[in-house]
Amino acid sequence: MSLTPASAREKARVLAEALPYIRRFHDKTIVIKYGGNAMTDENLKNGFARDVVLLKLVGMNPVVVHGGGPQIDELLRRVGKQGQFIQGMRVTDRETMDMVEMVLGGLVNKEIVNRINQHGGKAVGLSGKDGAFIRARKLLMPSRDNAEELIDIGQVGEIVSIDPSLIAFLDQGDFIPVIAPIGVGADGEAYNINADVVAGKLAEVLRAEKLILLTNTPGVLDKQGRLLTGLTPKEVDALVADGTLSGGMLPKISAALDAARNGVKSVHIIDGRVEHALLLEVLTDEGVGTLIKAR
Ligand SMILES: Nc1ncnc2c1ncn2[C@@H]1O[C@H](COP(=O)(O)OP(=O)(O)O)[C@@H](O)[C@H]1O
Ligand SMILES: CC(=O)N[C@@H](CCC(=O)OP(=O)(O)O)C(=O)O
Repeated sequence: MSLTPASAREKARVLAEALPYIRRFHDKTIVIKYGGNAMTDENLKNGFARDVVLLKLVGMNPVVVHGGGPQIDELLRRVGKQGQFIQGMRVTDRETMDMVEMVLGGLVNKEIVNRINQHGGKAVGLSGKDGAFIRARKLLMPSRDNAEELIDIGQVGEIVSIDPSLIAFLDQGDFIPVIAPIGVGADGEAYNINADVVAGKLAEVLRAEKLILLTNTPGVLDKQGRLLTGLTPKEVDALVADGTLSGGMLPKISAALDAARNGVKSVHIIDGRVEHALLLEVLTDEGVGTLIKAR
């Protein structure tokens, strides 16, 4: 296929525009949360894998944390169970936990690993049980109506600690870590952790330059459905209080805010259904999605 002079110039311009970003982010850690809702068609999944490989090849350290909520729901449906969420967290009984581990640690994790490898990367899949690098304990969730009341939602975990050494070790060997959001308790029991929470905490612990949360909306939307391009903690509080933010956006926004407050330099919620959303965010002047500010 031959390029017209104008489209050749446009391609060259885009490549040249990437140079300052490649320099700025060289050797920097970029944590990418790949939401289950952004894993839609083959084209997008391959595009994501290619983008991650490209970031690695130009000298950055991408670390992928994936979700898989819709994929877990699908398996639950097949066995006649119905997924239930409270404040964006899955109610996880023992049987559901087994399925969460099968889907996240098995199917979804290995599919992403395989795709990255097919595109020339060296991906390694992990869950928090590997090297016991994500330690967790049972989450008791404060009720939204009465903060004194704690809700038991089963095997859902909160993070106690993350050991960054395993990830650092993989980075140094030019591997791309791909992490399933499962934590391990003091007695070796598995905990289901929201993937946004794992990505946020990991970005903090790794002192990441960027945290990018890829989801299935253009970013955070206001009540009229318009994109909010930047949000301060105060603005987030107001959006939670008036009900503009709900469901899966609640753990996402709180993980994003925590990361921004705890030193992650830029935190973005972007649309993973847009082809090459990741490259647009990291390597171009294009503003995409919602930037979450520390103050
Ligand atoms: N104000 C809002 N702006 C955008 N999305 C919102 C908002 N409030 C709730 N949501 C919901 O949050 C969802 C994203 O969270 P989630 O389903 O957990 O996605 P992911 O699998 O990518 O983590 C959106 O699809 C949307 O339904
Ligand atoms: C406790 C909890 O809710 N865990 C999530 C983990 C997967 C996840 O976060 O997937 P997405 O990013 O695709 O939503 C769940 O069971 O669905």
